[in-house]
Amino acid sequence: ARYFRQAAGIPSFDHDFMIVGGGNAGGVVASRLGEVADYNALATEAGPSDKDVFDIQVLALAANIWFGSSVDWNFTTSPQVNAGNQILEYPRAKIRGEYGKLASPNVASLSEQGQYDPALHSKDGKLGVTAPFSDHPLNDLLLEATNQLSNEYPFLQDLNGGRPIGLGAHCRVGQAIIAHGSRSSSASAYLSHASDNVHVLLNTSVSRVVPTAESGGNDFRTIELRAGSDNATMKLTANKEVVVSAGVIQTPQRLLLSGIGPKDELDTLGITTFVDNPSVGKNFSDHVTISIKFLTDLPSTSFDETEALAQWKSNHTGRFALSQHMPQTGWVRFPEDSPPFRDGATDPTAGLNLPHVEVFFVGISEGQGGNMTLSVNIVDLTPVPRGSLTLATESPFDQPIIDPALLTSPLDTAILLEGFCDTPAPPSGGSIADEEVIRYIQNNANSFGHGAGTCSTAPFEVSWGVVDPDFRLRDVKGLRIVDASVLPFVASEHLQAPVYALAEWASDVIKCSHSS
Ligand SMILES: Cc1cc2nc3c(=O)[nH]c(=O)nc-3n(C[C@H](O)[C@H](O)[C@H](O)COP(=O)(O)OP(=O)(O)OC[C@H]3O[C@@H](n4cnc5c(N)ncnc54)[C@H](O)[C@@H]3O)c2cc1C
Repeated sequence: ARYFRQAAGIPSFDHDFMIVGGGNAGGVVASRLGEVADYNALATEAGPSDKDVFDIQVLALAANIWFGSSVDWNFTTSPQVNAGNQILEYPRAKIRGEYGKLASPNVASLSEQGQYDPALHSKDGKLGVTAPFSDHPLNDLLLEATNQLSNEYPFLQDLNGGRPIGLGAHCRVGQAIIAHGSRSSSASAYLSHASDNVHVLLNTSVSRVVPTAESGGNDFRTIELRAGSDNATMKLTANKEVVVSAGVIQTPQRLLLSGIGPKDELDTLGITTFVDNPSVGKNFSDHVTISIKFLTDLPSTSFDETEALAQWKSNHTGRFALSQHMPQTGWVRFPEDSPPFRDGATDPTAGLNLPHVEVFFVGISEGQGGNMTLSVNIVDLTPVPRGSLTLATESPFDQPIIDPALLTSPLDTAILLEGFCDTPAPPSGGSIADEEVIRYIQNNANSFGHGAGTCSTAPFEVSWGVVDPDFRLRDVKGLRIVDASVLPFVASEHLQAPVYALAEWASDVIKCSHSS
């Protein structure tokens, strides 16, 4: 691909496709469309190149580029009324590529001997997937937990074997999107290898999509962006289509700013409605989590970070080639008669092979008395609530109102409580009353950063939903959406893999619809 830091540098704007956002999905779509030699594609990304941000390449430095940094949008939620009225940070990447580094189920796998098993998985994909290993005493202890608690936490050899339930308590099953010690992403694995008919315009934010002047009606192949040192407004029209891949927050925000959304909401802000679609910005679904810390009686395993960074710089190996996370995760399915379902609540999982909660070993740090502290996230993987995304103002520069509606269903609290009670590392000092745990959940619940659904796909034959199964925006011509916002609900896993899959699928659909 060819990169431009200013619109003025682009030789011509005669592009067949214009992609808004160069993140997880946008990077895939732009590079896949570029595989057709006859096409030109322009991807516009509000953030910088990942190559300009050292910390994004080093997995262990990931915390430096999250909320509060210049490559995060630094959004916050509206007060979460059922979660202690907290106003929560809602990190979103603002950079070519994306944040995530953990490969969720369905990405890759290794056999019991730590060898790649070709019978189960392909090895020809673009992304690098690695089983990061660190020789750590917790690895063996967690493996021992799968013996002692074999009902709740059977040993899970293969995260991608079709039934992700159990504890992968060894490096064999912890999979991360890492290639040769560096983060692998849609930027490094897709865009960087795209041919020169793909142009990537960095540091440039698209304000909205607008009707294409010469066509009239609901033809939305034109994007409006701010470019140049005076931030002047510029309009560019794609010959074939615009694909919006600005993510779960900005995609619905850009549609609403463009007059595509619920008319009553747009009227309130004085925005002219082009397409009255009540589903835009609704149906927001995200994993809800609580974080707990355990002080262990194991000595701290902290290491010399300066040395580790020097090693990474020299050959991309060592502790800085791993994320701060432990390589294990636990995926737990509760029995049918467990407390959350005793009063008749319907099981929210999509099938019997799916877990209700994830037990995510976030990391280890030095705690009291030089001993190791283990941080664990309990994640509700099938949240019932549906939140919303609405405009606060008509300005493209203001953040919208982000309401993931955490814990607005009692079932979510019950599932987190059950997950807490089932944790393989119970709190020391005796049991804690359920009421106390519930209070903790309600005051400390947080989003897990896996938002989806704000521009949900719906079948062709229904009148609700934002896009049809071919990713086309309803009642509009020339505009598709391809990103996490089109997932009808958040999947029971980390979201990168589903987003890569849908972006690959969408790229084929788009190519097919334009092939003669
Ligand atoms: C902190 C954090 C950690 C995560 N960790 C993991 C993980 O370990 N494993 C995992 O599987 N998933 C993880 N996820 C989830 C995963 O990263 C997201 O679900 C996924 O990246 C969503 O992809 P997307 O294409 O929808 O959006 P994004 O990847 O967010 O891409 C949207 C892009 O559009 C750009 N953009 C937005 N508005 C505009 C505009 N107006 N003009 C131009 N460009 C614009 C943004 O800057 C961004 O680059 C994590 C998410 C977060 C927030």
